[in-house]
Amino acid sequence: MDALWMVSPLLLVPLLLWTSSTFTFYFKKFFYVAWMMFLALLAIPMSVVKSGGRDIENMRIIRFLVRHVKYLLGLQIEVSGQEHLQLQGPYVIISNHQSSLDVLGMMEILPDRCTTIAKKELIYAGTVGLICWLGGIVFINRKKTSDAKNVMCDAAKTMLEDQIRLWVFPEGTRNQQGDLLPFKKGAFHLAVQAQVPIIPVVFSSYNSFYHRKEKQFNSGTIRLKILPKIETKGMSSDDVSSLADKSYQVGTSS
Ligand SMILES: CCCCCCCCCCCCCC(=O)SCCNC(=O)CCNC(=O)[C@H](O)C(C)(C)COP(=O)(O)OP(=O)(O)OC[C@H]1O[C@@H](n2cnc3c(N)ncnc32)[C@H](O)[C@@H]1OP(=O)(O)O
Ligand SMILES: CCCCCCCC/C=C\CCCCCCCC(=O)OC[C@@H](O)COP(=O)(O)O
Repeated sequence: MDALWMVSPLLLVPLLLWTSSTFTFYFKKFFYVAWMMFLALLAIPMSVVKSGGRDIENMRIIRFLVRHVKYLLGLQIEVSGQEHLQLQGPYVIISNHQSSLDVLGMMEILPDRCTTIAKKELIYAGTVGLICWLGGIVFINRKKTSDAKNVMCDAAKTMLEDQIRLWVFPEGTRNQQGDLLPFKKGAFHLAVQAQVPIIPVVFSSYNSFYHRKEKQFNSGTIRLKILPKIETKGMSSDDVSSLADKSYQVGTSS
């Protein structure tokens, strides 16, 4: 009996841990990374069997495997403006970039034959890096701007040759302040060089459920707003700055 009295408070420890929001914060973050690594591990052989190597069609496998992850983190995703993605042929999607959780919203609406531009360091992220490569993700070296620009110029040609859509985060880095950082120009050069429309997508702020400083990761809703296309037909490199400014205005007012 005495032993039972000793043990029962100990049993409370895991219970307290479960209810502690700090524990939940770290647990969800760890779980997210571990689960994505595991999903990537599943996606690698599936992609190799389906396509034999690096192929944009592998994004379908990634999209399929990632779509349930929101439920495991207690998140809901609400999408508006889905009709704006119903365009034939290639286009450039631009969106704000808050954290690695953006991948969940991205996979919720990712059109067929669409991949993304990412910093080259991501290729070293274990199984996730390998599946990004297999999914045709275009890697750029942000420290060597001229290399990055060349890679993006090549991507403009590939978009047309292979009928590919590209998702670019024009802020070029993550930003959780709920506003938009100044846009870099790569996404707009890309769209103008390929003469394809830009479709802006706005992710709602994660501040309603996620606070890094306060160590809070609660349940919540991510709202994705897909906006009408911005045409680039007939534009040249001289128009890129005004196109970037216009897209920035559209993003901040939505
Ligand atoms: C199951 C497991 C699932 C796994 C999950 C899978 C999903 C993974 C999701 C991963 C998500 C990962 C997400 C991520 O990793 S986000 C990070 C990586 N992505 C980006 O950085 C994209 C956006 N970056 C850019 O656009 C930058 O502009 C680059 C990098 C290109 C240069 O940046 P820079 O810092 O230098 O600044 P600048 O833009 O002011 O440009 C400077 C000058 O160059 C001119 N210029 C620029 N570009 C071009 C061009 N193309 N042709 C001709 N000229 C060009 C430009 O006009 C300007 O000149 P001027 O106008 O002042 O005279
Ligand atoms: C053995 C290596 C272990 C590495 C572990 C890290 C693996 C990450 C695993 C799962 C996360 C899920 C999807 C990853 C996609 C995240 C892409 C991302 O958000 O990259 C940051 C980049 O946009 C901007 O970077 P900076 O804010 O400029 O810096």
